[in-house]
Amino acid sequence: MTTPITNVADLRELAKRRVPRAFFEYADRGSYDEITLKANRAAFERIALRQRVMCDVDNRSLATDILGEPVSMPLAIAPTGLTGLQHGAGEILGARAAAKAGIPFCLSTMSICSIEQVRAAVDTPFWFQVYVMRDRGFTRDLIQRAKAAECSALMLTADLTVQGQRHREIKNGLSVPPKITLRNILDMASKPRWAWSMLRAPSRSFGNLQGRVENTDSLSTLAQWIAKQFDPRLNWRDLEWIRAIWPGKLIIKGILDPHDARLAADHGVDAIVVSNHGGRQLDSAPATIDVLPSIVQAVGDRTQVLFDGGILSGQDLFKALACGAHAGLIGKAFLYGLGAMGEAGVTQTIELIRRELSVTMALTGQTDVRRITNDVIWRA
Ligand SMILES: Cc1cc2nc3c(=O)[nH]c(=O)nc-3n(C[C@H](O)[C@H](O)[C@H](O)COP(=O)(O)O)c2cc1C
Ligand SMILES: CCCCC(=O)C(=O)O
Repeated sequence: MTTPITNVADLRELAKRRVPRAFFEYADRGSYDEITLKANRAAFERIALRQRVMCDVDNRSLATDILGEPVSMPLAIAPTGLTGLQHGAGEILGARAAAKAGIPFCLSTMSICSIEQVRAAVDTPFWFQVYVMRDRGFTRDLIQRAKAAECSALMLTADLTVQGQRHREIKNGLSVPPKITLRNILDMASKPRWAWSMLRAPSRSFGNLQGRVENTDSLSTLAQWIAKQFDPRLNWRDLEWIRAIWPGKLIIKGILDPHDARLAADHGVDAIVVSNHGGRQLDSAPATIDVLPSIVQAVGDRTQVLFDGGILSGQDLFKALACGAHAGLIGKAFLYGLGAMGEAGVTQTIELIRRELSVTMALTGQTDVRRITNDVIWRA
């Protein structure tokens, strides 16, 4: 009998066995000394919760709304690049699992399956995350493609104009387009489930970037490619340009400072994502959960405050809600589920977090996810 999967850590272990090392480590690791990656987790672990008893918690409601749309719980799937290399068709499987669970899915600019492929395979609208490229015409096209695919929100990522170095990416030879070397072909050949999923996938290279990555003469590391393509001049004035192309819901992701949060609210964005990119960008940036309360205080209810960074359980999500987040996003937890078992693994991640959130609510005397306040945090 196999040991049952009881938490996201188990899915991570399974993914580690099933996904080729270069791709697993791309998902799993952080930038430089990984101080921020570790801080995201350590900060959650420092928060203690108040146990309450005798308060009739039989009926608990996890349902809420994000950007005005009903969701079954305050959770969304974060945009992650190269998702379709953790498991063939990863973006489609992720979007499907999210739709079935009643939560939003965000597709990355750097996805393997294209906007159109995900749109054709999934009925429920998804969000699209955009990176602003030096080539503004191409950026405009991306946004227009998202509009044509009826994406329900556009998420502008602000914290990766220049890439923070991830040592494992370089050591593993991760490249654009993905390159087959003798070492990784042996690794891939020893991962039969993964290889089978890739054979059947609709796309094996960056689906949104046709014409920009095919030329193998210009094969480069991810960081080199980003340095050539992403626009480091990105600034607040660009928001007006984006607004003119995209009239729908607009989210800005990568806010980590109350001052920037206020500016985002001043610019009328519908939501911000408090994020340090999962510890993959500025190393020594604070843990997101540590800065969340000051950001919530800075913007009040002028914009919806979403949160990511280190969420691996329903307890973590509960703590984020207690610190003032409207909802949380998962990057790595999603990818671990996907790498472990494809769509079923993503569903398992979501359902684990749902059950953990529900039990945590019960044990802290909470019955409505929309009414969780910082009162649930233990203060000695
Ligand atoms: C493998 C991987 C790829 C990512 N790619 C993107 C991306 O393409 N665009 C983006 O805005 N954020 C990207 N992120 C950041 C996530 O959206 C999110 O901010 C982060 O993963 C949250 O932290 P967590 O992984 O601890 O949940 C990526 C994260 C990971 C782990
Ligand atoms: C391929 C680089 C962009 C994807 C990304 O945002 C990340 O790896 O964190």
